[in-house]
Amino acid sequence: MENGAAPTVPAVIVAIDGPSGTGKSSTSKAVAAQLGLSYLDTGAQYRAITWWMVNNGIDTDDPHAIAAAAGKPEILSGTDPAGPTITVDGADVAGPIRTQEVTSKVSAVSAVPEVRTRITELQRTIAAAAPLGIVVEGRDIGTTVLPDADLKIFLTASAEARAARRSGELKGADVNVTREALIKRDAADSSRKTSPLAKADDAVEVDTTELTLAQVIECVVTLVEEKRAGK
Ligand SMILES: Nc1ncnc2c1ncn2[C@@H]1O[C@H](COP(=O)(O)OP(=O)(O)OP(=O)(O)O)[C@@H](O)[C@H]1O
Ligand SMILES: Nc1ccn([C@H]2C[C@H](O)[C@@H](COP(=O)(O)O)O2)c(=O)n1
Repeated sequence: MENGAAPTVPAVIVAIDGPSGTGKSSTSKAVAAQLGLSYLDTGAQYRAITWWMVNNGIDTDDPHAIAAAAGKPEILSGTDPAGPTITVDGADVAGPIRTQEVTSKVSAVSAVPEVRTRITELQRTIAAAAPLGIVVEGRDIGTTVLPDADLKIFLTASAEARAARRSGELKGADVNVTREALIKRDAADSSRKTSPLAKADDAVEVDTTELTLAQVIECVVTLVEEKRAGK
C-alpha cells in the first residue's frame, strides 16, 4: 500500500437459505468465523418474537392479535459468530426460544405480515452495519431481505438426513416423529403468502445429504472467496 494503510477488503453479504436441518446455522457460523464476517441467525429472531407472544398471553392462533403486538418487544441480536446472542427486552432468551412450544408456534407467528415487516427491517439494519460483511441465514434472505446479496446459497438435504441430524441433537427423540415435524414446519414456511421459504433464482443450490459439515463449510468458503476475488 502506498500510504502504509492496511489493505481493505470490500464488505461481502452472503445469504444462506433452506429448509430446517439442512445445516444453515452450523455452516453460516463457521463460514463467518473463518472469513472474519458477522453472522445473523434470523430464525432466532422469529423464535424470539414468538417467545414474547407466548409469554405475554397473545393468542398465537389469532393473526390480528399477533399483528397488533408485533411492534412491542425489543429484539437485539449479537452477531459475533463465536458467540451469537439474542435478547428480548434485555433478557437473554437463547435457551427459551428453543423449546418445543416455541418451535411448534413459530411458523404461525412468522407468517403474519406485520411480524415479517418488523423483523425484516431489523435484519437489513444489522446487515448494513456489519463492517466487513455478514452471513445471514434464514428462509427468505436471498428472495426478500437482501435481494442484492453478493452470494446466495440454498442448502437442501433429504428429509431422512435432516431428521437423523436433529434426532442426534435431541437425544432419544424418535426419528420418524422428528421427520414428520420437520416436513410439517417446512410445508407451513413454504406455503405462507408473505415471503415464503424459497430458493432465489440466482442462488447456488448445495445438496448436503451426502456431504459432511466440513465439506459444506469448505464449499461455501470457496464460493465466498471467489466472489470476493471478483469484486
Ligand atoms: N452436512 C452435515 N452432515 C451431518 N450433520 C450436519 C451437517 N450439517 C449440519 N449438521 C448437523 O445437523 C444439525 C442441524 O444443523 P443446523 O442447526 O445447522 O441446521 P439448520 O438448517 O440451521 O436448522 P434450522 O433451520 O432448523 O435451525 C446440527 O446438529 C448440525 O451439527
Ligand atoms: N428468514 C426466516 C427465518 C426463519 N423463519 C421462521 C420459520 C422457521 O420455521 C422459524 C424458525 O427458524 P429456525 O430457527 O428453525 O431456523 O422461523 C422465517 O420465517 N424466515
